[in-house]
Amino acid sequence: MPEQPKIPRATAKRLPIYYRYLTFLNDAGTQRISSAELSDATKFDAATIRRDFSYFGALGKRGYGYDVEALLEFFANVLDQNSLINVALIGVGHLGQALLNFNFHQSSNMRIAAAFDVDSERIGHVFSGVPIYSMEDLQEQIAVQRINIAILTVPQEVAQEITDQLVAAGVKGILNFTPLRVTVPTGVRVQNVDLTNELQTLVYFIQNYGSITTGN
Ligand SMILES: NC(=O)c1ccc[n+]([C@@H]2O[C@H](COP(=O)([O-])OP(=O)(O)OC[C@H]3O[C@@H](n4cnc5c(N)ncnc54)[C@H](O)[C@@H]3O)[C@@H](O)[C@H]2O)c1
Repeated sequence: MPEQPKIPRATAKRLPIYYRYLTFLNDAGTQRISSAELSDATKFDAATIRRDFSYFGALGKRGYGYDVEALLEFFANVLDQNSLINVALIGVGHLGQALLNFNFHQSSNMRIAAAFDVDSERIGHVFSGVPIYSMEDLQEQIAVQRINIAILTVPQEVAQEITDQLVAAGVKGILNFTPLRVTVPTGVRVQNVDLTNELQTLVYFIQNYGSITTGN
């Protein structure tokens, strides 16, 4: 990983969106873009975009805009897009299977390399190209496959126990789909995903502001 400046969390969340759009522009042969055009496409306001980019130094030139290829290469390095990142998934139930089906690899440099469950009916099978291991193999597989990140799709009751096992195995980031707010030691990051929350936020904005975009 290249040396990276410290950036606000909100900026970090926008980086993959910039990256995806720049890839699209580059594939279409576009050579340069202004922050206003980027703003049109991403729905983040131009000032936000300029501020985000400024965290990484002066990437654009006044009156010229941004060089798409240079910007793309820059973000690819920042996001470490040039290396494949192996992710583990714990809990191959309804949600877990949907995520395995989704196959992140087609649209990014991440892939679910190993899935884990306690259900003997599932262990030993390959689902959407991903092998399902027993929880007893967790420690070993995470080490062998150099996995740093895990997706948690187990029942809430076992979420903390599994989190502790993941941390003990060396996992540094957890994408937590369970409703439990799990506790982790410093140095481990948890990102919670709650579709009900997202939907409620959307309903709130629609009810209070009509169709105005929230800008994320
Ligand atoms: N964040 C969201 O928006 C959202 C949406 C749907 C579900 N969820 C949550 O995701 C989780 C999974 O939901 P689901 O509908 O897929 O449930 P599910 O019951 O279909 O699947 C759970 C899976 O976890 C496995 N499991 C149980 N105990 C385990 C353990 N100790 N170690 C490893 N695997 C274990 C089960 O065998 C099963 O395959 C739940 O916590 C649910 O609340 C969140």
